[in-house]
Amino acid sequence: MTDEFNTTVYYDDDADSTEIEDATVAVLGYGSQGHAHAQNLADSGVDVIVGLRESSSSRDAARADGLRVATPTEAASEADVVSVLVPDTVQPSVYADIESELESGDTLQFAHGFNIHYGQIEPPEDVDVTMIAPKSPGHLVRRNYENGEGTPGLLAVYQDATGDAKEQALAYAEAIGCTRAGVVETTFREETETDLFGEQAVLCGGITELIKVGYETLVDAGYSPEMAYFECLNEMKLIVDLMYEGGMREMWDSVSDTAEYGGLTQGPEIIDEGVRENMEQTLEEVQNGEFAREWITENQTGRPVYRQRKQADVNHDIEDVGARLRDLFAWADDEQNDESTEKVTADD
Ligand SMILES: NC(=O)C1=CN([C@@H]2O[C@H](COP(=O)(O)OP(=O)(O)OC[C@H]3O[C@@H](n4cnc5c(N)ncnc54)[C@H](OP(=O)(O)O)[C@@H]3O)[C@@H](O)[C@H]2O)C=CC1
Ligand SMILES: CC[C@](O)(C(C)=O)C(=O)O
Ligand SMILES: [Mg+2]
Ligand SMILES: [Mg+2]
Repeated sequence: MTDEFNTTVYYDDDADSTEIEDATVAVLGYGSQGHAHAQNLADSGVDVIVGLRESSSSRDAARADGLRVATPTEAASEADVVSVLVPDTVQPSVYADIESELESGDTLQFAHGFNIHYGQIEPPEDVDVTMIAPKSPGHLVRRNYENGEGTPGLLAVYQDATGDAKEQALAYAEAIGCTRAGVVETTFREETETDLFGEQAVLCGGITELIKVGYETLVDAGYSPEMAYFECLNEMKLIVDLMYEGGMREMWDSVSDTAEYGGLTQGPEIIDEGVRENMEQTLEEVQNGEFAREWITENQTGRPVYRQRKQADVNHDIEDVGARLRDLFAWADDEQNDESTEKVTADD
């Protein structure tokens, strides 16, 4: 369906499940996205084989979930569709192992365009190369599916060797639950660049810095860490929930007019033109490949910056305060109550 913005959004009715029902899908990796795609595909009646290295700690989990497990090479050899759901940095070496197993007319399927867009994987011309990228962490892709709900996703076709790539990708999207919510068509380039920018500047990098700096400002001024935690982190979810449901308008309608006035006047003072320029710089480094080169080199040299930054982030005071408070309060579910307040390392 094409709406007034000329965006094509596909729903269940647009997908033809027969496009995938006779296929065997190899899901390489059983992490955040892999476990969700594999189980959703299997529950939708698709023949799934999970590809994991012999030493993989995920093998037991996949088997416990009732799935067949083989090595990536064996799985790819049996499959018509190979869904590459190991970490982006690992994909080129896993691909090198499975490339010879790809037959003419097979499909190479991704959930993010990094390795295709930045030329780290160059598939043969006679296979379809598609992407179904859920716009969500993998655990919610599974949870939503089980609850009968959907997860919005993006569809892109990089290479259509069979003439049927888009139809099969739509059937894959339906089988993992994305067309229940809506699937938007895009390109590998657009998905890769917007996804990297979004997670760096707003969703993961931007929000954690905003929370930490807000928390530190209050604590440094003598307020209690508990107050600072509630104000800057806990309530963030509740405010974002309102925006998720009804946009900024619904959030502004729900908060006090004092909050509205203060937010509308102080927000642009804090997220100022300097921040906009920083965001533009971040986007440029994504677009010109500088970030991709940096991340590839970081992995080739043992991730020194990653380890140091993650260690500092997960051991920030706000993490201890939050773990203690989530233990104490009634809204916390059992999973949250189980969490440890011990210091963790960057490898956790
Ligand atoms: N995380 C998310 O929610 C999202 C991810 N994506 C994309 O999905 C793809 C998968 O990401 P994500 O789910 O986060 O990945 P994960 O980090 O969760 O993948 C972990 C899985 O990959 C396996 N693995 C790790 N290293 C290797 C290796 N060297 N060889 C073979 N298998 C290995 C692990 O098994 P083992 O036990 O062997 O280590 C494990 O099963 C990426 O392209 C990502 O950008 C897209 C949207 C959201
Ligand atoms: C926001 C991070 C993400 O892009 C995602 C869950 O969509 C990722 O790469 O994990
Ligand atoms: Mg991403
Ligand atoms: Mg994303």
